[in-house]
Amino acid sequence: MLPSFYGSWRHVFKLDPDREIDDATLDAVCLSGTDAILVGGSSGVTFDNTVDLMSRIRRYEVPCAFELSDPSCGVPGFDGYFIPSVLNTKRSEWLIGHHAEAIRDFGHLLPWESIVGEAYLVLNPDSTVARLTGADANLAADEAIAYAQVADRLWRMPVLYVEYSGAFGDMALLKRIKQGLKQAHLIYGGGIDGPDKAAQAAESADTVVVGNVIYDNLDAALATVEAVLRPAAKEQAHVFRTR
Ligand SMILES: CC(C)=CCC/C(C)=C/CC/C(C)=C/CC/C(C)=C/CC/C(C)=C/CC/C(C)=C/CC/C(C)=C/COP(=O)(O)OP(=O)(O)O
Ligand SMILES: O=P(O)(O)OC[C@@H](O)CO
Ligand SMILES: [Mg+2]
Repeated sequence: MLPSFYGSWRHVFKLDPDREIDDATLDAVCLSGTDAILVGGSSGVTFDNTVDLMSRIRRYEVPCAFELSDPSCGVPGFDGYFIPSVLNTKRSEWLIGHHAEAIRDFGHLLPWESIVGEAYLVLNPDSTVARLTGADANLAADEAIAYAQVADRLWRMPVLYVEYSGAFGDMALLKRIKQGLKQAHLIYGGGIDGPDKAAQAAESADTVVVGNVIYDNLDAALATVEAVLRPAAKEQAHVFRTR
């Protein structure tokens, strides 16, 4: 199998083209040591605001991928593209319908080598993405695990994204989902508001995504990088403090 552009990413910041970010904040995020910037949002993403944000991020060396939520926003120039399909939606257009239409209309133009399908398991019923896609987010643990295994074992999707956008998720469930995967790369996002939650998510997820806290508390957001990438450093600091 070819190496993926995202396989080594442990920590990622997600920036929303629909939200303002000043130059100083963007500078801190892009120079934070994170593995990558993921551009995406579930509403208000346009071709123009995506180009704007991408060209600002491109001043830095950090890898930058785009998570598409609207087929009309196919902006070239990213290192990679994630295409979400919502596993637990009741509306099939968010699982496969929009995708088939987009591929019918311009599949011949797409840079397939840098496009990755992403199975989305939406677990916060109050999130924008749950409302937008009509996701049945109130799942029992065994149902959530079964959805994950359909994506991983049956469909062999390369990426499973456990999405709690806006709320910190059930880490015991995340661990059980991880244990039940055969091959998919596990991404976790939702409600990480500082280093402790980031470290907890990183115990099970291959990649931890930090989003909204960037806009609410930049210092807390920046502290998540170290917590995920260098958890040993935190433990050592604790040992020194307790000596
Ligand atoms: C020429 C060129 C380079 C083109 C590249 C473009 C490309 C790769 C096209 C591929 C064609 C294709 C197959 C397109 C698929 C069509 C598509 C976009 C389908 C819909 C995807 C989908 C299920 C969207 C639903 C929303 C969703 C899952 C969004 C993901 C991001 C997300 C959840 C962000 C969090 O949202 P946020 O707004 O931050 O939430 P909060 O309010 O809670 O914070
Ligand atoms: O914004 P937060 O709650 O950190 O969630 C991150 C990401 O999973 C959103 O798609
Ligand atoms: Mg958001």
